[in-house]
Amino acid sequence: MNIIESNIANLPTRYGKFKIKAYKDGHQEHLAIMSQDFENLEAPYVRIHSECLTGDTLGSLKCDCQSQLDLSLKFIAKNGGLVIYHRQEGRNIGLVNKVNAYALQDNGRNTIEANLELGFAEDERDYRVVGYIFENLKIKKLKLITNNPEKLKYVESLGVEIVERIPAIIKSNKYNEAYLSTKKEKMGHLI
Ligand SMILES: Nc1nc2c(ncn2[C@@H]2O[C@H](COP(=O)(O)OP(=O)(O)OP(=O)(O)O)[C@@H](O)[C@H]2O)c(=O)[nH]1
Ligand SMILES: [Zn+2]
Repeated sequence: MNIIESNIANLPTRYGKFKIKAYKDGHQEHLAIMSQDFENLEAPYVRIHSECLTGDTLGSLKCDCQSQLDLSLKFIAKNGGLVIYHRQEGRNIGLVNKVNAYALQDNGRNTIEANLELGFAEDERDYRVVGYIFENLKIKKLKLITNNPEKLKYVESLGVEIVERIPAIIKSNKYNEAYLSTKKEKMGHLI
């Protein structure tokens, strides 16, 4: 992989003080957001957050992304660890396609059906840059915050030890009930 790395910089936030490092992989740029004590942790808490502009930035109620990001940043600020902001918008189909998928969902499709109808797999994400970041930050053991079995499988495939899995469960609302039940029933998420 041909990755361009930034230096490490301080980022004070409303959650607490973090250190950040950016990684550029082709046209995608990702961010490692570390707690102050990150370097001293043997098995840090880690959250791999998948970018969702509509959720993370606009507070969309169609998904659980903003609540999960909020929960993760609070948790990592308090307990130590790393949030990787993995910029593969819309499970890596990009924003234009995700909005087209939302338009199909307005007409009754679920998230999987909408992706398939647009000619994509149900999930197009690829986590290789996450593996690169783990190696770069010397992570050999971690506690993973996720409900997604694909993320667990990927981390295991790297030979990184998952000491513990911490669920990231968010209370549903009337707009994201179907999205969350598709994740649980059809995508095997541990919700
Ligand atoms: N294609 C598509 N992507 C979506 C849709 N809703 C949310 N996303 C994207 O899905 C990603 C979030 O992934 P999810 O599979 O919901 O959950 P996850 O983060 O992998 O799983 P957890 O670690 O358990 O939270 C973000 O990149 C969102 O932009 C949708 O309807 N269609
Ligand atoms: Zn979202």
